Parts: sequence; structure tokens; C-alpha cells
Amino acid sequence: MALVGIDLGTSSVKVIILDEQGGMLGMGKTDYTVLSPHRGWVESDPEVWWQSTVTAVHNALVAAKHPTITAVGLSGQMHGVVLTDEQGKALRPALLWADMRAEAVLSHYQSLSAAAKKRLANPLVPGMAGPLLCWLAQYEKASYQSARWALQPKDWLRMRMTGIPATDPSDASATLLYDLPGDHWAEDVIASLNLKRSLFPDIMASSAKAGLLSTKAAAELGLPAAIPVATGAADTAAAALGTGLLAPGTLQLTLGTGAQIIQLCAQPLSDETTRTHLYRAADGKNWYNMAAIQNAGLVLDWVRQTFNASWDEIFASANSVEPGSTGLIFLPEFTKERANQLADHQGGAFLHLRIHHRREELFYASLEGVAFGIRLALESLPAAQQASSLRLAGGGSVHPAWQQMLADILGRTLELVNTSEASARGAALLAGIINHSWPDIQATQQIAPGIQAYITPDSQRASLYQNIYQHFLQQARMSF
Ligand SMILES: Nc1ncnc2c1ncn2[C@@H]1O[C@H](COP(=O)(O)OP(=O)(O)O)[C@@H](O)[C@H]1O
Ligand SMILES: O=C(CO)[C@@H](O)[C@H](O)COP(=O)(O)O
Repeated sequence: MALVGIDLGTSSVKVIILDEQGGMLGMGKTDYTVLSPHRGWVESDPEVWWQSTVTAVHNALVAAKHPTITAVGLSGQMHGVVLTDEQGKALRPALLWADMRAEAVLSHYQSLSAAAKKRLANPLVPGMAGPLLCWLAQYEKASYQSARWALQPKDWLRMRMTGIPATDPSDASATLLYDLPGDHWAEDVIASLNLKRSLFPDIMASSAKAGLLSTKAAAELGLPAAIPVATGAADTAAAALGTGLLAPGTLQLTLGTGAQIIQLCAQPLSDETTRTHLYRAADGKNWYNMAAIQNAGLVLDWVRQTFNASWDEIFASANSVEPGSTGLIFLPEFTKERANQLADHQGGAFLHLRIHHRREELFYASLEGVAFGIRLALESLPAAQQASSLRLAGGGSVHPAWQQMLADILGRTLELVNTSEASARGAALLAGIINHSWPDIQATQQIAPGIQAYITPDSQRASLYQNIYQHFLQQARMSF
């Protein structure tokens, strides 16, 4: 008997198979491309998500030696929107969290009442389902008018698997259409924005049984038909569950295509400065504050591809380049940050390029620039001042040289959790609840992966970076 967890990320889908004690039996991963057909647009084709999921599930089953699967759980990238027909068939490519086109309609949000904005409890930024739907309603009337459902990515996947439209609080609360203190869709906001209320599915607990795997989906995935599928959770919330972060206190940095630093909180207290987000956790009990970084793995992957480099070559720059990259500065703001901007947004840049700069400096400066962006976001979290350590998770955090750089630049110890796929693990743990492998979310803490290593900052480099970081901020802000 085994459980499947599927994490539909921005750059790849990850599938893991756990036994009923939470032990890893196998995994599969399939990459896909993020599309940018016009300036500021960021999209993915849901059909590619599905084909990639089929491949990753098959590979995970092979790696796990074909155990009997009894339940499936889901996690997925947050905020964006998939417009579908009645059956869940996508009507156009999915719009993703990094998409900027809805800047053009943010004025609709700005003119909401102060009370309504307070209940949304989050910065008003364009890559969320609410603003994206406002854009679609205005500029793509045909697809908007014919849509039956507006789904989050993992909810689209579940509908494809079960035919049941639903969402959960952790994803719904990250759409800018959710009343955080009231814990329900923000009916008044949806009405004020003139959005169709019927687009939004019922909200079910992340650990609820949302439906059964259809015969057709089961045949494609190679899984048994009619096994239960859990509602699932947003990837950041699922990653917290997957690493055993279930109580307020510890900070966690998840590094994927984007990066997020989160801290669980027992009350829905929003950030008056609007530099951090407030969302529902997967346990249905807590919330979490999150500082988001849009330009993390997304940008490093651009560097890797554009310079035709391997990941090893990029990280090997840490062996030959000194902190500060001999004056070279990389601004990673390829897409506008939601908050915590390094500079007035004009796009990314290499600043102060000189003839002596080699390929290695370009790579090292890119890593430094992304890490400085993470540091700025970290400093916006109220709890960061006191935190001397952070947990580290996510597929973009695995290289040892990069982990050490992050510890040095953030000036914090990084705790490496003994799981490579925290969000997919969180998803599988939710499957275990509907399968009665464990009674509830709290019980999953007993099978939480331990800390496999502590990466402590090198005191000399950390001290150097205090000054280099300040210099970086100053130069970044002077440059536009
Ligand atoms: N082999 C690798 N070594 C180091 N970093 C990688 C590697 N493959 C991908 N990455 C980085 O990880 C990011 C994807 O993180 P991941 O958590 O797997 O994906 P997602 O954002 O889809 O959840 C990529 O954008 C890239 O920057
Ligand atoms: O944008 C956020 C959180 O605000 C992310 O949680 C996205 O959902 C993307 O996650 P990855 O695909 O980068 O892991």
C-alpha cells in the first residue's frame, strides 16, 4: 500500500511515492517550459502539464517498483489561473504568478474600499487570479465569457483526474479574492470587480477527500481507478507540511522557480507595510506570513540557458570568484517584484561590466544578485531579526556551493531538511490522511524528515557580505 504526492510546479512536475510510514519509495520528475509569448506575459499549456504528470507518475511507479497505490494528494504553484469549460478543459493557456499583464487593470483593485482591501490582507500585485481575471474580462472577453471555472493549477489537475471542481483555503487565500479574517471567498470584492461568482469552486479542506480517480485518468496515469484524491494544498503550504513545519516559529526558505520565505502564525495578522503576504496554511488551523521573491530560479535558469552553461559550471564560479565579483553587479529583477524591490523596476541588468570580467564573474554575480534579493525579502519578515537559522527546501536549493553562499549572504544557518521534494511530500502526506495512514495533519509531524545538515555562515565571508550587500543596494538604487 502506498501514497502518491504530485507537485505541479512552475518549471516541472514532481511525483513522489511514500509508504504508509512516510518512507520514500520512489520519485519522478518531468520538466516543462514556461512560455512568454508577449512582453510581461507568463503562461503554460495545461495539456503539457498533464502529459508531464503522466510521464512523472509512470517514472515514479517504476522507481518504487510498482507498489499498490491507495490514494493521491496534490500540491501546485500558486496564484495564477486556468480558465476551463464545464468539463475542466482549458480554454486558453494558464496565466502564471510571474505574469505582469494585469498591471493594466490594478486600478480596479486600488479603487476597492479600504475595508475590503484590509480583508484581502495582501499586497495588490498583478500575478494573482483576481487581477488576471479582471484582465481577461476586459481584454479577452470571448474566453472569459465562455469559461465555467477559474481554477488554480493543482485544482485544474484534480479536476482532470476526478471531474470534481474544488479548491482549498491555502490556494484560495492566495488569489486576491479571499477574505482572510472571514476565511471564505471575498464575495463583496468579487461583486465589486464585476467578476462572475460562479467561476469559483467550493472550498474544501486540504486534507479532505475531493473525489475519486476516474477510469480514464487512471488508465493514462497507470494508477488504480476509483482511488481517493485529496483536495491538496498550495506548494508553499505543502512544503511547510512536507518538512514538518507545523508550529509558529521557524522560518523556511523554499527555492524553486520563485523563492518564498515563510513563517507560520496562529492569527491572521496582515502586514501593514504590505511587504509580505498572509495566507492559509495546509493544516486548516494556522496562517503563514510570506516574503516572496519572483526572481530566483527563474533568473538563474535564464543565465544557465543564455550562456549555455551547466549548473555545475555556474556553481563552480564560487571556487574562483571572490565576494563582490570584482565590482560586477547583477540585478535579477527580470519580472517586477511584488514587494521588496531592489530598484525601480526597469528590468534586470549587469552593472559595471569591465574588460577583465570573465564568464565566471557573470555567473557568480548572478548568484549574488539573486541571494541579495532573497536577503532583502527576508528582512521584510517581522520575525527575521531574531532568527539565526532558516530551514531550506526546494529543487533550486540543492547545490552545496549555492547553499554555502546563501548562508554567507543571509548571515543565517541553513537547516537542510532530509527530503528533496518538500511540496510533493506534503501532498503525499495529505493523501495519507484520506487513506487513514495517519489520523490528522498533526500526526504527520511524527514522521517528519529530520535535519540532515546545518550550513553555518563562514564568519569572514558573512562579514564581508554585510558591506557588499549595502553597496549592492546603493548601486542598484542609483542605477535607474
Ligand atoms: N540540476 C539543478 N541544479 C541546481 N539547480 C537547479 C537544477 N535544476 C533546476 N534547478 C533550479 O531549480 C529551479 C526549479 O526548482 P523546483 O523546485 O524544482 O521547481 P518548481 O519551481 O517547478 O517547483 C529552476 O528554476 C532552477 O533554477
Ligand atoms: O509564487 C509563489 C508563492 O507566492 C510560489 O509558491 C509559486 O507557486 C511558485 O512556486 P515554484 O513553482 O517556484 O516552486
